[in-house]
Amino acid sequence: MVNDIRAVAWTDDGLRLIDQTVLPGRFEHLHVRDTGTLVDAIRRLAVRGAPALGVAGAFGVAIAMIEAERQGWTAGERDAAIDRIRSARPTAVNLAAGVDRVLPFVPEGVDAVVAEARKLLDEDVRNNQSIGRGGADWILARTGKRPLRVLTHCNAGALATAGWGTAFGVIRELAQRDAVELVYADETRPLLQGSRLTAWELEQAGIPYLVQADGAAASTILRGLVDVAVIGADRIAANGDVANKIGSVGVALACADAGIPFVVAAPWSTVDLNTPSGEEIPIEERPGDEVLTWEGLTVAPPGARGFNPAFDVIPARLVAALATETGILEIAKGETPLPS
Ligand SMILES: CSC[C@H]1O[C@H](OP(=O)(O)O)[C@H](O)[C@@H]1O
Repeated sequence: MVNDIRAVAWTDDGLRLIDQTVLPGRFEHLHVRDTGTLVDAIRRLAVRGAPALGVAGAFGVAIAMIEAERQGWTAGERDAAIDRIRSARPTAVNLAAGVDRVLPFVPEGVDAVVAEARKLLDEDVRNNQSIGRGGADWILARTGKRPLRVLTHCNAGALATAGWGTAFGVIRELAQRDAVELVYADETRPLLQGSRLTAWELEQAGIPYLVQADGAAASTILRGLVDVAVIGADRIAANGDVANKIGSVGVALACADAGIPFVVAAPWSTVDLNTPSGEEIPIEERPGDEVLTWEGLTVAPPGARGFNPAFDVIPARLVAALATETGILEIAKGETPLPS
C-alpha cells in the first residue's frame, strides 16, 4: 500500500501510536502500556481522527486488562479505566463504538480482545479503500472534469484512521487515476491538522497541494478555484447531519453557493443511528488556550478568553454525497443513513 502509514498498531510491546502532536517536524512513536497514558494521548490528540480513535479504544481495552493484572485491580477498577478511555473525547462516535466492539471478548482474555481489535483495524483499512474507490467514481461522474482541484479540511488521512484515509482516501484514489490537479488543504486552526498532518501526507503521497488559511476557503471556492470539497466526519446522525472539524460548515455553505459538490467520506462505523439529528451530537469544547497560543507563544493580549468548539455540524441539506464502504448516499437529495 502506498505510504503505509499506521497511526495505531499492536506490537509485542503493547499499543504503538504515531505521536501526531510532533508531526511534521518529528516522526515519533508513543508506546502505550497503561490506560492513563492512552487517555492523555487521546485528549491531547497524539492519536486522533474518528476511525483511529475507535481502533485505539479497542486496543485500549486490552491495555486495561493487562494493567489490571499488573496492578491487582478489581474488575470494577479495570472497567472504570475502560470507561475513562471510552469517554476521553465525546464527539467521534467511533471511540465508544471501538471499545464496545471488544467488550464481549473480555471474559475470553487479552488475546481474544486483541484479535477482535485487529479485525476492526483490518476492516477499517479495507473500508477506507472502498470509500476511496466509490467516492472517486461518484465525483468523476458528477463533475465530468479531470484533473480536479480538490479542497479538504482538517486531516482525514491515514493518520486519522487505521490506514489509507477516508476523505484523503478519496484523494489518493483520484490521484492514482491521474485525476488530481491540486489539493487545497485548509490549515485547520487551532491545532493545524491540515497544515501539519494533511500536508505531511500529501508530501508523502507526492500529490500537489497548497495550504491555505481556513478563512480563505470560502473565497477560494466562490472564486471558482475548486471543483469539489471532500472531508471526513466524526459522527453522522440518522438524518444525515454531519459533525466534523470546526470550519467544515463554512466550506459546505460556500460549496452550496458555488454549486460544487460537498462530499463527506466516512465508514458506517461513524454513522450513529441512535443520534436523530445534528442537534443531539455532543460537540467537544476544548481549552480556550488552544486558540490563544501556539507552542507556548501567546498571540492574544493578557486576559483574552478563547472560544474553542472542536467541531461543527453540517446540515444534511448541504451534503451532496456521503461516500461509505458500501456505496454513496446522496444526502441532499433526501437519502439518509436510516434503513429505507
Ligand atoms: C477520518 S475522521 C477525521 C476527522 O477527525 C478530526 O477530528 P480530530 O482531529 O479533532 O480528531 C476531524 O474532524 C477530521 O475530519
